[in-house]
Amino acid sequence: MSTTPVIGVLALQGDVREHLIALAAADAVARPVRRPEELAEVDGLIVPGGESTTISKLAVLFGLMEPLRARVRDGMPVYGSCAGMIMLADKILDPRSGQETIGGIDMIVRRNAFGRQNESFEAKVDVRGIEGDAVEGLFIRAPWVESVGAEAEVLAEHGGHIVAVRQGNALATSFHPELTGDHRVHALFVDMVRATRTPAS
Ligand SMILES: NC(=O)CC[C@H](N)C(=O)O
Repeated sequence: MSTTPVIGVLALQGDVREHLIALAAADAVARPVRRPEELAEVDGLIVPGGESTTISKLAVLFGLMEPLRARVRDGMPVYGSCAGMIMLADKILDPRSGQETIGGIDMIVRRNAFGRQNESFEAKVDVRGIEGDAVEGLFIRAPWVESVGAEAEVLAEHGGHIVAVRQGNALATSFHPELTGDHRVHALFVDMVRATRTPAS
């Protein structure tokens, strides 16, 4: 049995390539996922940053929204950064009309929450479960989490706002660890995939 998990990156829009590189650096086999057949073949999935309204529309158009929801419901490990965090929220506070999410984490997110004057910034973020130095968090028109349900665990806060959450096999961060060269969040996710993966036949 191979011990290297195969992890997909939802490749509809956003910074797909950076996540593929970070996953490879964290010892996973990484592949882009654009079709339901490709989704069926991965052990875990990353939903990248980008524009959540576009990712939502394209997921519906490509026939991926329902298969994504089904796999997340079945416990496939999934990690969303920034727009990906929005895609994993059960509820968006301020959705654009018609904007849908995959869901999976009982949380309410606010899009573009850190505000115009602070559209993009870096901050050190202590993430529960990641040893050593704080993670260098790169926030780009980032959401924050307004509130979480009882099942969701808050992993990090910045400026009094929740910026990283885990619920079961679903992980989400407001920031982009794929853009900083620090692969510890990806390593954490790869460990989650390793822990839940059923051996390939
Ligand atoms: N960097 C990002 O992913 C930005 C997210 C974007 N503001 C959205 O609403 O989807």
